[in-house]
Amino acid sequence: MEPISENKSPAIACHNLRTPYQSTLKRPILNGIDLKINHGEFVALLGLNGAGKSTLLRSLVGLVPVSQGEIQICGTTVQPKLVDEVRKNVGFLVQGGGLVDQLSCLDNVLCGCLGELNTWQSLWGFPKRDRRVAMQLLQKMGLQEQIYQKARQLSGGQRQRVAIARTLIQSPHILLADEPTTGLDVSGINQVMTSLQEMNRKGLTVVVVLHDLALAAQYAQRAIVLQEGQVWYDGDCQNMDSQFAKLQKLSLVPSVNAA
Ligand SMILES: Nc1ncnc2c1ncn2[C@@H]1O[C@H](COP(=O)(O)OP(=O)(O)OP(=O)(O)O)[C@@H](O)[C@H]1O
Repeated sequence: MEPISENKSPAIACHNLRTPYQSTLKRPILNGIDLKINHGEFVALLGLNGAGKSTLLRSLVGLVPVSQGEIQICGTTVQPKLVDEVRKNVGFLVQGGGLVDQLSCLDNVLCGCLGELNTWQSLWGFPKRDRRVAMQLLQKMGLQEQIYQKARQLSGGQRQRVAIARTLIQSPHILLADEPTTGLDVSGINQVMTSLQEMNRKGLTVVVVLHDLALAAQYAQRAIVLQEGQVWYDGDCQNMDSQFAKLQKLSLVPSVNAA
């Protein structure tokens, strides 16, 4: 993989991105998204319920069909035959983390490289190198005491940090995190956001869906706000309360842009 410093392309670039027409919404879910995110940025993806945040993240890794426009990840266009290459650059933290409760933290993290195993490795287990990397990641996440503990025994914040470690085991350049703080208490939220911040300081590009505006202002350098499948605001995270007050008023007015 090309080192980030030598990669001149943005981490993420979308041009006029549209998903297929959705009859229930009377428009495409994503309705003409243009955005560029550079390597090393920490971006909060915000918006009211149903704005299209999760759909956008999923489209970036080829999980949602696109009817128009283009997505590039580290310079590679997202298309079916290149999707595996694209996914090597991207770690995707899904809502809820998606851990297997019966497995240990270590095995859950190792699940992040299941797709990379050859037949021989599938028969004989994960290579020692992968186990070592998984342990190091858990240590970085402050979970050295929990390495062999079953996932079901963890707190919410600990679970999310295991899920982050699992997404990082393939050394992605970009981490997409969909509402990683939902359902966590203050301590769990801080643990998760601080872990993301530390990884970002080491060069990881982070795009995180949040509903908490104060949290976005505290951790992110940039906010992208979606509304009805379009980028409604793209800028710094200051004064997001007043931006959202405007957005809420707007959302009470029937859309004239429905297409
Ligand atoms: N597979 C699907 N089929 C039909 N409609 C869908 C599908 N996935 C999402 N939608 C609709 O698309 C819109 C955007 O959904 P999405 O989950 O991307 O929004 P969101 O901004 O992440 O919302 P939330 O903040 O509630 O998680 C919603 O109206 C949703 O009902």
